Amino acid sequence: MNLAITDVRLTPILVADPPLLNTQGVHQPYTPRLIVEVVTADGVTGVGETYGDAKYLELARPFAERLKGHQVSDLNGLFTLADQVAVDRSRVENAVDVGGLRGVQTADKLRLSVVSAFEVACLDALGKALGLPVHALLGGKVRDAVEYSAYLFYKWADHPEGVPAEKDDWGAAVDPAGVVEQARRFKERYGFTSFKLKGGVFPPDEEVAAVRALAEAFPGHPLRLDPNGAWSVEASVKVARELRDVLEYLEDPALGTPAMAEVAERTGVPLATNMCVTTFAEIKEAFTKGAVQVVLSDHHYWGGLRNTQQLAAVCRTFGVGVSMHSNTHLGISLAAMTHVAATVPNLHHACDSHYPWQSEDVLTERLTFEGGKVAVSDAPGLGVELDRERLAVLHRRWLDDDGALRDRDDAAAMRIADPEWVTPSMPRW
Ligand SMILES: O=C([O-])C(=O)C[C@H](O)[C@@H](O)C(=O)[O-]
Ligand SMILES: [Mg+2]
Repeated sequence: MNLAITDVRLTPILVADPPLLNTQGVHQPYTPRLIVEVVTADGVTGVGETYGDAKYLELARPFAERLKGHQVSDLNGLFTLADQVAVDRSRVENAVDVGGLRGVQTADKLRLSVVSAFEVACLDALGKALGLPVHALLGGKVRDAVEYSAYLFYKWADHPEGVPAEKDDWGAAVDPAGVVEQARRFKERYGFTSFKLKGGVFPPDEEVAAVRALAEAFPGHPLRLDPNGAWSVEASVKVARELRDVLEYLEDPALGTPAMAEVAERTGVPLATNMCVTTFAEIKEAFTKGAVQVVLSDHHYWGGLRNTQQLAAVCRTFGVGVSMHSNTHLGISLAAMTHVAATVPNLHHACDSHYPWQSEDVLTERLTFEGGKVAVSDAPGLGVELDRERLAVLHRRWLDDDGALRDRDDAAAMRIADPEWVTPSMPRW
């Protein structure tokens, strides 16, 4: 068996995204992703996916060049190689990721976000070569299916008039009734039993009313609210107190570890994060101050599936919960998330996934949710197959774009509807 990498293919694509609202603005009609393929000397191909904005491509290209001859089994070596790739300082200085939605931006985090796609692709290739599923390469599954939650968004029915976009069939959701209706459809279509509402869009009172409406419509179901740090400590404390009887957890109500620690201390409501703890370096302060009770790992920016397992072990040591964050992603990443989630014993919360919002994919067969869960594949590798025609179509869209959509910019998308819109300063309320 020859596991040496002989070829690497990088395919940037643009995938359709509905007009989902968040505190920065609204999703653009198409969002960038990067599809990574590694091919071994024996002709086995492994696939991975990650964020596709220019700064990730800039790193992925020189990194891919260093991979020729690298063994797909040498996963640790990927990190050593990544350290040799220079990061353009202007990409990380004083920067926050996606206007702050994904926490700090550092050179290491940028590298990890790129390496993660290659780690997944190497695991996929290795699994196919050995006839083993990825979860087996990670030590074996402890569950046969992974539970996901419905990821509810305030949304418009359509992207602004005149903007080229794909139509979606979800309709608008801009008030409590719309949110409840969206949740019903999520439940009907996918069987989800827990619900997360992306907040930070309307004043906190309106979002409290939406969560209350969800609690009435779905009594006893776990509920979460995530304003992406848009609230002051006082606003966060007020919301936490008002919703304490129905929330499973409140996600990133306020920005930064000290503010989160104060909200946690004053309310006792569990706080989750994918913003104040997004790197290993941030763990110590946040855990010792009691700022977070659940860390939402995103295997892309934590540096892959094995780093996610390490994060889970650290969380277990400190009695902190762990679950998974998600951003616009396709089936390759959902498969990767499902494999690693299947191996984490201390995963006690349904994971986030944007996948239901993505009507397009690069797989021959979409992954499905049954009863809110994705079955853990026992097929070799990730258990997914790339649809080359679809990949080519979505790549063509990326090639044809004039650059306006190659970097995600939710504020720019909002300005099309509201020319006065500027990225709100935080805390917004
Ligand atoms: O849980 C989260 O904070 C996210 O998923 C961040 C994302 O960027 C989300 O807000 C989005 O895509 O609008
Ligand atoms: Mg979040």
